[in-house]
Amino acid sequence: MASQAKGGARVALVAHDRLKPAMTVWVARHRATLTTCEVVATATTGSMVQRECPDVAVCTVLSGPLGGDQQIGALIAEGRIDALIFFVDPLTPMPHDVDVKALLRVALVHDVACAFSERSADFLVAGGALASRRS
Ligand SMILES: O=C(CO)COP(=O)(O)O
Repeated sequence: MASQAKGGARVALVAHDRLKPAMTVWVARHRATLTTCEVVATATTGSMVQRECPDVAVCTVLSGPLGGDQQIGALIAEGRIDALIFFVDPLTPMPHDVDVKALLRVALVHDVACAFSERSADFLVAGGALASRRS
């Protein structure tokens, strides 16, 4: 994360399996913004994004079920993330549901700009949440 000096926000991308295709499409639509950002993602989400959008540099943490959601949460707690784009699947039970809830909770605790769906993520971009770091 810290190694890339870019002007845009520090953005975390996470998507549950059913929504990973939507995440890659979303990233492709917003690649002009995201190429200015420091992007971190859970492992599988990040590898799909990287494959479909190689111009968007992505650092990855572990896969969500293996602790990646907690790693993103720790980055948020340390003040190292400005925005969380998390495409949450509300229709599929998750073995790591407690980690998902913990990530959402810590994002709220630290008042990070959050979007949990494609349309709400569009609003974050339109509102400038990814244009710069929080002051
Ligand atoms: O499970 C996830 C979020 O809860 C996402 O993790 P992956 O991107 O590794 O699939």
